[in-house]
Formats: sequence, structure tokens, C-alpha cells
Amino acid sequence: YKMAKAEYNYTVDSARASLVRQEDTIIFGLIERARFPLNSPTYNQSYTSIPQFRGTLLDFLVRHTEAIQAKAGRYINPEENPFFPENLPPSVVPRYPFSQFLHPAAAMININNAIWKLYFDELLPMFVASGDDGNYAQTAATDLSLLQAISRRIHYGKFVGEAKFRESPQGYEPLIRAKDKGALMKLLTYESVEEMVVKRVKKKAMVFGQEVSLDRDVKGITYKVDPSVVSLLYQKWLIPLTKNVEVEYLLNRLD
Ligand SMILES: C=C(O[C@@H]1C=C(C(=O)O)C=C[C@H]1O)C(=O)O
Repeated sequence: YKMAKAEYNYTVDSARASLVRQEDTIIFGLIERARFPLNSPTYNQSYTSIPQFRGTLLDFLVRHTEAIQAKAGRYINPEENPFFPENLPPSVVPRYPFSQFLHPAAAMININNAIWKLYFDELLPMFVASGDDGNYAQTAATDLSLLQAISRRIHYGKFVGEAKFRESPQGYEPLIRAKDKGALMKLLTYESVEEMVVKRVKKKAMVFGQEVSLDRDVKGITYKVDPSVVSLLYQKWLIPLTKNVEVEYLLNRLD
């Protein structure tokens, strides 16, 4: 089996289209996690005493899942960034030649530690109910897929940054050489795009999270995840962090 060289090139438009598609994954991820209450033992080291493992049930699930996914080749794709990159086993599958669109310095950017902390300190309490229903393994699994979706979205800033750079190198180069983070941030910001994102995710949360019934008279709409929490989450965390990744990426773009 011989693999063709992947010639796919990202553009600002195609990168934006991917971010729009990723909204679906994130919103469904929020809905899936919100099926369970907080289930705090999932995150409490004293709940688990797993032989030969130190950490919470979530740590346990994430480390082992990332290891098996690494073997299966997940992290060969530059769109994917592991939460625990230390000691991941190598891929055992043939290496697909993903297009070398990014500058090699992109591989150094991984802000998953910050995303992890943010997720548990700020995000989870915003959209899950308090309580405990014993579904700790299921809770950890939904946390991981949501964390992966959020991480992919934020690190996609690398691709957006590169696409913007290629559209206007003469605009970006002097700011990169001057290491002017503020000016870079300003140049890559499109407020009208951000406003559309925030409005669209709210609408998607309403559409995806409504009870679908065959009866005509729907009594009192309740959503599976609060649409205004979804828009707030984007506005306050996901968009700013994506832009931080864009800036970080661009600062290293000429090295
Ligand atoms: C991702 C982009 O860069 C910035 C970040 C955005 C986002 O995270 O959704 C939207 C607009 C820009 O301010 C973009 O231009 O599409």
C-alpha cells in the first residue's frame, strides 16, 4: 500500500469552514457531558486507588486512551495535540504524509496544560449540574472527547495563523520581526467574524439541544445545554485562546 503525498492546502476560508464544523463537535460534546452531573469522584485521587497508577480516574483514562490513540497514529496529524505528550508510545501504523503546511516551530506549541486547568476550574462548573450518579467512567470519557474537541479548535489557530500569513506576508513580517504581540493580535482579529461565531454557536446550541418531538405542541422549550453558556464559553475562552495560539505561532514563523 503506497500513500500519495497529501497536497491539501489550507486557506483562511477553508480554516474558517473547519472551525464552523468543529463547533458541531464541541456543542455535541457539551451536550454529552451535560448528561451527567459533576461526578466529583472522577477527579478525586482519593476515590481511586488503581494499582500501579497515581492520579485520578480521569488521569487514568486520559493517559491510557492517549497512549492507544498515539499507537494508532492520532498524533501524526498536526491538527492533534496530546494532553500528556511525555512518554507517549510511537505510532505503529504507516505514516500518512500530511501536508507540511505549518512552519516546523508549530510542533512546539501545545497549551493543553492551560486548557486542562481552564476546563476543570472554569468551564465544567458553568454547564454541568452538581451531584453524583456514579457514572464516573462515562463522565471521564465524555470529558476526554470534549477536551480533545476544544483543544483541536484552539490549536487550529496555528493553521489560521499560517493561512493569514500566506495571504499577507508583507503585513505580518515586520510585526513578527518586531515581536509586537499587540499589533499581531490586532492584525489577525476580525471582530465581525467573532460576532458571527458567538451568535451561531448559540443558535446551534438551541437547534442541537432541543427536545425533538412528533407532537405539534411543544410545551416550554428546555435545552440540553444552556445556549447562552455556549456563546459565553466561546466569547470568553475559546476565541481568545485560539487567537493566543495564532500570535504564538506567528511569533515563531520566521525562525
Ligand atoms: C480564527 C480567526 O481569527 C480570529 C479568531 C476567531 C475565532 O476564534 O473564531 C475569529 C476571528 C478572528 O478574530 C479567524 O479570522 O477566523
